[in-house]
Amino acid sequence: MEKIIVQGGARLRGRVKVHGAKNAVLPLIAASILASRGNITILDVPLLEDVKTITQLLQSLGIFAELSENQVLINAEKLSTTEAPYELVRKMRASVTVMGPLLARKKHARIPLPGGCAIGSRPIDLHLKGLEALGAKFEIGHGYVEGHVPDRLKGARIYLDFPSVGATQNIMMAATLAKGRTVIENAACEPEIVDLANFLNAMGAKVRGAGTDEIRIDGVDFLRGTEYTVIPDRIEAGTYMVAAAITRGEVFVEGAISNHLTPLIAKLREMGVHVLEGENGIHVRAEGELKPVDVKTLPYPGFPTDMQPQMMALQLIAKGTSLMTETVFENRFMHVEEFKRMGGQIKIDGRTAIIEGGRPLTGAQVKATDLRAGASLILAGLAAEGITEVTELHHVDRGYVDIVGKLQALGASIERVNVDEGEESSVQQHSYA
Ligand SMILES: CC(=O)N[C@H]1[C@@H](OP(=O)(O)OP(=O)(O)OC[C@H]2O[C@@H](n3ccc(=O)[nH]c3=O)[C@H](O)[C@@H]2O)O[C@H](CO)[C@@H](O)[C@@H]1O
Ligand SMILES: C=C(OP(=O)(O)O)C(=O)O
Repeated sequence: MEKIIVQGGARLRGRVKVHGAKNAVLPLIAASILASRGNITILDVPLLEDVKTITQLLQSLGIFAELSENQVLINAEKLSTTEAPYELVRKMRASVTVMGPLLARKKHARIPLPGGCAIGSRPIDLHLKGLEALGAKFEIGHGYVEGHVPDRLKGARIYLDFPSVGATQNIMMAATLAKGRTVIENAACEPEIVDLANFLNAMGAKVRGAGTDEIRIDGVDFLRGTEYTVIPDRIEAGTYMVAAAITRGEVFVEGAISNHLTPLIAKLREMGVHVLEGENGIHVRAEGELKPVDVKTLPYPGFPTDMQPQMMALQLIAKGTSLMTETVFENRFMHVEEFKRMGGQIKIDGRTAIIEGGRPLTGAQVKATDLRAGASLILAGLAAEGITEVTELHHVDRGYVDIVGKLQALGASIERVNVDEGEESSVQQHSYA
């Protein structure tokens, strides 16, 4: 078993570069299924577990997909099947976004029901409702959802009861090859939606309005290969911004796009953190006491739910009472119990956590319950007295490339060890010395 060991106390200094966004590259790889002609090259791809999984998923469909360094090369001219394997879909919920492209391209798809995860049941009813509006028919049974298209998908006006990111992506992708115009109302507005629309248009699609709550897609007959660079990961960037603030350090987050992070920047400033937005990144500096702050997660452009656990770690060190309200997922407070093991004073009232911040955090053995919870425990460990050990690292590896190396480079006393192989941690030896 591997664990991350953190000795708290170091003030982070230096610069860290963020890479391509997990939540942008996954739909881009799924969308590649739509290209019946030519090669697709996607650049600045993060070598994350989820990226490896979705690449394997395309390979299992008979598509040529090769992940090397920070790029993926895909040729989807041939597909041998339209059924996704259970063992891959089980590992990654985002697999459901191959549904729309398969229905549009091959009029059939059979996908294992993605199931929920730590943060909620995560149903796909909005995906299916939207795809049905385009003419797909679904049957659910034996743990699978099977869709087929009797004729050709036809454009429709679709209203999403909730601005679901995944449902918006699945419907948008399917609509690119439908006959006529599709309008998605109450669409998700995330930067990852805009990135997907730009990618689809580079393949010859006609998508307009991405980034607003109304997206119009005029269907075309085929899509072709292209070369495309993914947008930087705003959640990875935000995680390192909080790392700088929680250690009272000074860090330049290279590649971060500040207008993708407006609510986080506003909240950090409200706490007294200095944030400088530059052309090539964001400079974060914190010193002295931080002020408590109330945060509510919302669909974009609101405060991102994927930054909720990391922000809660920062609220824990701000003297006074802070509130964190999670409105997007129904069960995204699993990290609270782990924070309590570190001395965090937190009470949960429905969808709101009441954080009594400012008491010293103490290092403890804690476990990641989802990928952002794992990151937040590492952040708390950076500010805690003593040693924190974080396990269940497969969660962290889904969303962060070399988080230990990047934090070490900023001066953190942190290591990743494999206890099964009896690896020793110099962090612990150093701290006990
Ligand atoms: C791979 C990826 O991009 N993941 C992101 C994506 O997840 P994902 O696309 O799964 O998130 P959604 O925006 O769809 O989910 C938001 C809420 O809508 C609900 N819902 C969703 C679909 C549906 O058919 N029915 C339904 O009820 C979900 O249960 C959840 O409560 O957006 C989330 C919200 O920004 C982020 O936290 C995830 O990091
Ligand atoms: C919830 C997240 O991702 P996923 O939807 O892949 O679980 C996340 O990136 O925080």
